[in-house]
Amino acid sequence: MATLLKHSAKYALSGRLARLCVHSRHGGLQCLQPCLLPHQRSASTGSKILVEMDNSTGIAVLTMKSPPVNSLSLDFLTEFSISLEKLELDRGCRGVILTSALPKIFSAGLDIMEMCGKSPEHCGEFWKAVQEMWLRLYGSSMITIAAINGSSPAGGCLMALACDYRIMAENPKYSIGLNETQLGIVAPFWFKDTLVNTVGNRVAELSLQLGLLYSAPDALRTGLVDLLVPEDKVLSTASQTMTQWLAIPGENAIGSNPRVSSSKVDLTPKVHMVDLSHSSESMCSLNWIPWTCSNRA
Ligand SMILES: CCCCC/C=C\CCC/C=C/CC(=O)SCCNC(=O)CCNC(=O)[C@H](O)C(C)(C)COP(=O)(O)OP(=O)(O)OC[C@H]1O[C@@H](n2cnc3c(N)ncnc32)[C@H](O)[C@@H]1OP(=O)(O)O
Repeated sequence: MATLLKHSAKYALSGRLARLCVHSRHGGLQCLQPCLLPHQRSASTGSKILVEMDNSTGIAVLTMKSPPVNSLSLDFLTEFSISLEKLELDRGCRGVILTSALPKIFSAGLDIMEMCGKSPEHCGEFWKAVQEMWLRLYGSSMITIAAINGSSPAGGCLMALACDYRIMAENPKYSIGLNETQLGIVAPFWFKDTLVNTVGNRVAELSLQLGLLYSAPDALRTGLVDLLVPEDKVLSTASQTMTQWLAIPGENAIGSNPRVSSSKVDLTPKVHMVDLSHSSESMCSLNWIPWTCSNRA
């Protein structure tokens, strides 16, 4: 199913991202600087995202590095989606670890400045970029692990929830959750569904109604994260966990391709991007058919 999402997202995205690379004033691909590192490693960095790829393991580390709080601005989201798309297209990449370069913060969620005082056109573009980020991450055919090394409210929590597995620093000062209600805004239903898939109906219901932010230990208790480790072990544990996940036979078990074989799956898009640029009412209308999302990894 992740595959279906991946392909529908890919077809929706590729053209748009390609156009952004050519026309956008938001940075885009031209700011990604590839360079070669020893031991089959390569890295590319934009202004907000660093991608380090280990070609010997097929594991990439995608590090968010946008001070002060890795807020999800349009620029950030565009660079994020482009980085992930490049990894998706790289047949050698099988797993992505998402983490932060900033002390104490994974991501503060949507950039508040993008949501006030902007034109309807800008709001539409921004909201599409939020959807694209989610589609690309949740729908990835790669294994995705969030190495949560700081607080992660709202959209930051959504990013973590969109990954296959969540490892958090066991620092009780760090918090994570979909706290939108506390901000007077309603979490879109696809935020909600992503939370329900992870923690179940009742915990999700309480979390959303009260806008709860969980401390790291409480996040583990509720199942919002899968594992707590000492702060300095978050990344190494994520790498070890990734290695375990990658040892599981994939959809290629009887094929030759290390990633999905497109001839064996139904590529009919089950998720549709909607044009939100002219309608504030449809801000939350990502058409998600839940039964298509039940077979991740
Ligand atoms: C286009 C229109 C779409 C409309 C759609 C409407 C509704 C549907 C969408 C609903 C979904 C929403 C999801 C979201 O993600 S909303 C954003 C929610 N985010 C938060 O509530 C986080 C708020 N921030 C914090 O809790 C803390 O800042 C922190 C991340 C825990 C870090 O704390 P601390 O280390 O103490 O740092 P500061 O608080 O001092 O912040 C430093 C610096 O960063 C700025 N900042 C913080 N968060 C954001 C942010 N989300 N966007 C932009 N900027 C942020 C903060 O203002 C400080 O800046 P200054 O140093 O300049 O003061």
